[in-house]
Amino acid sequence: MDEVTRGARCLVLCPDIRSLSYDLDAKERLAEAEGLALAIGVIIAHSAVMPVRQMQPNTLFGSGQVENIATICEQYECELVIVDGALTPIQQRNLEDKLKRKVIDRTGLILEIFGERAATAEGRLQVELAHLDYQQSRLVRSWTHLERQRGGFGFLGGPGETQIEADRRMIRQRMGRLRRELEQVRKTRQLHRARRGRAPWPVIALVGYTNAGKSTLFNHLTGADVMAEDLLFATLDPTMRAVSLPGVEKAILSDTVGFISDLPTQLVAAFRATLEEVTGADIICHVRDMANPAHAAQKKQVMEILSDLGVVDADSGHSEVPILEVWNKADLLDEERAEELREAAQSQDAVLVSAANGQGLEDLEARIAEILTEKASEVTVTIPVSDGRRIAWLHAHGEVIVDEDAGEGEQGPMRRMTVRLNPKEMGQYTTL
Ligand SMILES: Nc1nc2c(ncn2[C@@H]2O[C@H](COP(=O)(O)OP(=O)(O)OP(=O)(O)O)[C@@H](O)[C@H]2O)c(=O)[nH]1
Ligand SMILES: [Mg+2]
Repeated sequence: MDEVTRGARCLVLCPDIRSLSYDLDAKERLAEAEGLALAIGVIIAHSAVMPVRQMQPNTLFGSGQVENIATICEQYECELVIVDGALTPIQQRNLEDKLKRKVIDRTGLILEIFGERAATAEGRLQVELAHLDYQQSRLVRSWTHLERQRGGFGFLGGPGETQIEADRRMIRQRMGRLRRELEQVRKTRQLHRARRGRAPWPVIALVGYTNAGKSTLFNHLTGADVMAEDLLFATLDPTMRAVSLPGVEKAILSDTVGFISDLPTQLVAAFRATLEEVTGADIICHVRDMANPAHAAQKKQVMEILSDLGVVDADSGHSEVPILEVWNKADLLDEERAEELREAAQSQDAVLVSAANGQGLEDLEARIAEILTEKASEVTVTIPVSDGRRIAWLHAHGEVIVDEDAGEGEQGPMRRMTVRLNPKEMGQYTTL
């Protein structure tokens, strides 16, 4: 796919297809699409919702609408048309032909953004792989499209076909190479994670819909300076920093890629690995933009992705990892609504905060600390080597951080062990 030109004037269209059901209403979807467009640095010359009564296989929109779109493009001098939905390769090509402008769909747009943002080696590999996957499907299908045309002209099996075959082969080879490279990067990362896993520091993962305020919160809590912007997908690669909380000397805070509805399938697969960090966390802070009218639908999306990742059970809604909801952007709410939410938060696993002005953050830190310490704490015990039962029990039930020789005691050679146990295990240990 060619690069989208920064600074290009574009028309953003949000098809509202009657036969589909949407979580967000058309206006909200259009606003999100505009956000995505801004995230690749184009100029939005005009935007509109396009009701589609019946999807047209060749152009998605009806012919009258396509003419209408062409007029709008002229009027607002648009060079690019962004369609916030999925276009088949044929629809994309036909629209480009008819409008005489470049047309991209939602997946293409998100891939462009990810391509620009990915900073780590792994992120870049993942994005390129996703891109090729997308491109490959376009090639395969446009091949049938071309062939039909060629059939019409009687050029069956002409040079075009060989060219496309060659392109496909090249893409396949490149994808194979990328997969191998990714595998290598992942192995290295797993190694790092295993090493970190042995460290006693609990991991706090920030997750949430894109633009919810994860990075702003991250910066506030860590004093770091991660890019936090009013841009969708400002953060792509996970970032980690140490923080200290009341009663928790040190924890690792991890900022992650934001979620979005209809994440292209190619990217769901690609980013799975990055998001897997979340599954290893001790606590998940689900950051929510409570000032966004679509916050409930956004939460639904996030929970779906967490259940795809295996963190949350799809049926029961039960989570392996404790989830604390961070109700953000309190400063944007009117006093009455803020009060209402503050009260509601008390009876739920939620805290109302403003990452922007710091309101509620102390509360948040205390709640995180409470959950972490409730979950597991470190104990150091000295045990005679002869007491194999206790030593084995600790290895089987706790996370052993230190296991070292402690010299001679009254009962012979001793071992000193530092182990993380949750309160229940702690209780079991004392009754051994
Ligand atoms: N008014 C207000 N704005 C906030 C608050 N928290 C974040 N923002 C703004 O919301 C926008 C998005 O914030 P980010 O921290 O970049 O959001 P994010 O969740 O990291 O977004 P992605 O990295 O795109 O997933 C920025 O313009 C922030 O300044 C808040 O509590 N109040
Ligand atoms: Mg961010």
